[in-house]
Amino acid sequence: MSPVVSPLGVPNVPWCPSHIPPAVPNVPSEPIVPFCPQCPCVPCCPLAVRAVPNVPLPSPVSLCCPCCPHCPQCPQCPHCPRCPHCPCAVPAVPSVPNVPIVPDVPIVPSVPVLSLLSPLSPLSPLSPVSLLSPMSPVSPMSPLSLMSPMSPMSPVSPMSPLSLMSPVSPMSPLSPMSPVSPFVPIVPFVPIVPDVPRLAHGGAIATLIDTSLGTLALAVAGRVVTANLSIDYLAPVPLRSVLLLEAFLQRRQGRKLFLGCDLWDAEGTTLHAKATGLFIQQDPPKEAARGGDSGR
Ligand SMILES: CCCCCCCCCC(=O)SCCNC(=O)CCNC(=O)[C@H](O)C(C)(C)COP(=O)(O)OP(=O)(O)OC[C@H]1O[C@@H](n2cnc3c(N)ncnc32)[C@H](O)[C@@H]1OP(=O)(O)O
Repeated sequence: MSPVVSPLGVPNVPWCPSHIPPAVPNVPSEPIVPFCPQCPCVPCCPLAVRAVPNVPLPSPVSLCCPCCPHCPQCPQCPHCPRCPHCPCAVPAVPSVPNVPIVPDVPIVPSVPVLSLLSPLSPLSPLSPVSLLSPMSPVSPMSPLSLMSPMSPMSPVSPMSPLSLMSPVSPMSPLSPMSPVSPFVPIVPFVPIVPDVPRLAHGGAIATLIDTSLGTLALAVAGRVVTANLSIDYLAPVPLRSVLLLEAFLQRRQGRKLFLGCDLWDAEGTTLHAKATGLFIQQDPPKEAARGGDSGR
């Protein structure tokens, strides 16, 4: 995947509908916005810097996520569609095509249903993985619920399918290939294996799993990064499959969170994959968290 270069000149910076960067020459002037650099929803954002109390963040970064424990600047969140707990999360990004409006998503303790869409499917609005706040009442030991807020079904239904696909056309000016793309393409659902063109790519499944486990780790511990991910692919996943993904916290050891998940078909009869992941908590600072941990 080609690195995305932001108007801030920082490579590999993902974008989200949360910020409005300054205009850049030769770049369309849509209100394209990068991921919130403080938001725990984006633990791997390379712009992420820990906020120091009473020290303003560098311009042009402005924060918009009220559920971010590090945001000192923005008590209101009029634009951030990634925050599931924002009471006013009604994003207004009208001039960016296909930018979804993601409403607040209640957390229902249930297994998620994930839909792997074919690249031949009509483009649909992005349905990002439901973001869970660290403040949410999710039991660390309970299965993680992932629901699509964009589902045509009830937004609170645990059976809502979750779409994982790029929200923009490859030919559009907001293509993932564009240097000003507001989105990082999450999963390239292209049939790259000629003889089995209708099967989901293992890397796409890994992304699905990493994101799901990361979301659970996020709900438990705030900002995290993946340190290790191990996947057993047990049965092929056809494109357009509806899947059940059940994620669970196995144990927590200091900054380390050991998680696991099972990826089933919709009926829960075929186990497509099993995975374990190690996530490292980024907050509090690791210096403060040292001691008490023991081994890997
Ligand atoms: C839609 C919203 C979705 C939200 C969820 C998205 C989730 C996606 C998350 C990602 O994909 S993040 C991107 C992929 N991951 C990375 O880029 C991480 C790159 N690696 C690092 O940044 C560092 O190596 C890392 C933070 C993982 C560890 O560095 P640190 O300096 O912070 O920790 P340190 O090296 O002191 O290790 C902390 C503990 O973890 C252990 N550890 C670290 N890496 C390990 C490893 N690979 N395997 C086993 N143990 C590991 C390490 O031994 C140690 O154990 P102890 O405290 O018991 O001594």
